[in-house]
Amino acid sequence: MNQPVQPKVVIVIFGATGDLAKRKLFPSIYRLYQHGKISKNFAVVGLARREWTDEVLRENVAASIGEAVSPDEDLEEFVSHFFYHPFDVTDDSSYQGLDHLLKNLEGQYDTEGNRIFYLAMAPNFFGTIANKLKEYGLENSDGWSRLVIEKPFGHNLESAKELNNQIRSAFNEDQIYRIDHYLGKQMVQNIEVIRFANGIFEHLWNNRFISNIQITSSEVLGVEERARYYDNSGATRDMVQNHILQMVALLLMEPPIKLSTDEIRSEKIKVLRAIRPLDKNEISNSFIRGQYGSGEINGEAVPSYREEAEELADSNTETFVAGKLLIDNYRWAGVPIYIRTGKRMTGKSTKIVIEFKDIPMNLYYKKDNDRNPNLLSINIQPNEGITLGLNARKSSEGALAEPIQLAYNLDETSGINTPEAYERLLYDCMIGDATNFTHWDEVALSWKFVDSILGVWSEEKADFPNYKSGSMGPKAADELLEKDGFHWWEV
Ligand SMILES: NC(=O)C1=CN([C@@H]2O[C@H](COP(=O)(O)OP(=O)(O)OC[C@H]3O[C@@H](n4cnc5c(N)ncnc54)[C@H](OP(=O)(O)O)[C@@H]3O)[C@@H](O)[C@H]2O)C=CC1
Ligand SMILES: O=C1O[C@H](COP(=O)(O)O)[C@@H](O)[C@H](O)[C@H]1O
Repeated sequence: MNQPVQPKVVIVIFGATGDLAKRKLFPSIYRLYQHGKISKNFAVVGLARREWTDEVLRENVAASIGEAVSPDEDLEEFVSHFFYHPFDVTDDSSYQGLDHLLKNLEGQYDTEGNRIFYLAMAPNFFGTIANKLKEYGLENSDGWSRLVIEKPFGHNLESAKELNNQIRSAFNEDQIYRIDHYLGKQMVQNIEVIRFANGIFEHLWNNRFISNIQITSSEVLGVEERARYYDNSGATRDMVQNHILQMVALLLMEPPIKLSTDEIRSEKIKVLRAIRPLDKNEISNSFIRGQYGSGEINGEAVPSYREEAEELADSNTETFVAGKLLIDNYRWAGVPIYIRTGKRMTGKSTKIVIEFKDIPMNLYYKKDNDRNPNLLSINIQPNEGITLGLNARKSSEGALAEPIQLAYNLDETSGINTPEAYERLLYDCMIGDATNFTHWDEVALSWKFVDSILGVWSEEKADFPNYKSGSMGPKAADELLEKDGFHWWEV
């Protein structure tokens, strides 16, 4: 087997004392190290205001990766690559000290001046940090330097543009890696492979053979500790603007002429441009918002959204959204793309179901309305894999067809939102592959569409709560498909 490229790099984490660093970034760097995807020539610099020392950071790093370590592994060597630097991103003197530290580490670890600046901090700091990095010449090293930006990228199109302008005045587009962690998921990356490596799917991948596509991302958790962020965001900004529209783009794009970052992005952008804009009336008919009330999940009583925190008592924020998208291009004209996502639903699952059109007359159905259309399910999580729903005769008695499934499950016990996605994305960033990061044009087009819906909703207070915790959302989300003669497939 070929040895993976082992980049030499200093990774600078802004917000190293925070939740994301602890839960995702440290474990991911460790896995890269374990898997031989990072050379010994690396260092990680953790920045935040807290008065930690190198030792405290190293203890935290070791604690965060606890379970991933096998007993015979030497964690000491790994954590010795981590350095802490107390830092206030709003204070100019911090940046001067950082330059000095980076130069020392570059000498010590021979990292050839390659730098990743990972902004694991509240988004209101992104612009300031990018500009200060430029002002103090920190992005101008002997090697390459790249900026990784977490979500949310803006609150709407206008603020996203403003943020983008700030960042672009310091970094070029090809130095900017906007994270969408869904693009690091194994089965999201597999969408292209399933489509473009299989004639039996790609030849049928159009409005002649597909009746509708459904994308569901349901969560059991509520807002947990993130009430302040979430209430200012809602399900549409939190999940649709980024993860769901990215999956839509990958599912519907034309085959790129080659598998390069630019060609793939260019095809994704065309899909986002082809989403039919909706007027106020159409939005009311084809987008449903919801907010969870109290209910029961796994036998336990759970409170309503408005009861989760004091500041949510009168909230009009949607914790659920379902909608119908229409794509105005030759391949997809007339095929509804249904999306839905929400918190406190029945189960945790992200699944794409492609429903194929029926044959003109099925000799094997019991009754006229007893349809078992062929379904291709792409199971993003959990149980990553694909299933293909066909009809066959199961027993030798009778001539009727019954639904059967061909299933392929990836042997990945990764669970949900695990470091694997971040591990892949960090590695891609280190090797300079931006394919699985979002380009500004994709961000802008997604905001434009989402803004049109949120604009209409902001004019009217909703009648919330309108779905029970532990359910699959408001009834209106089911009616949305029923009007078209479809129903949501189980996820
Ligand atoms: N947590 C998660 O699972 C996810 C997070 N994200 C995004 O990642 C980013 C970080 O989130 P998260 O880790 O949860 O946030 P936290 O609030 O847990 O961490 C924020 C970090 O910023 C540091 N900080 C705050 N102010 C300053 C300052 N003036 N100067 C230097 N450091 C500062 C804090 O450290 P200190 O107080 O010591 O200064 C802390 O390390 C956000 O953009 C979030 O939206 C995205 C997806 C998932
Ligand atoms: O970006 C986000 O995603 C998570 C869901 O991610 P998953 O990998 O667990 O499916 C969501 O809970 C969170 O609100 C949102 O900010």
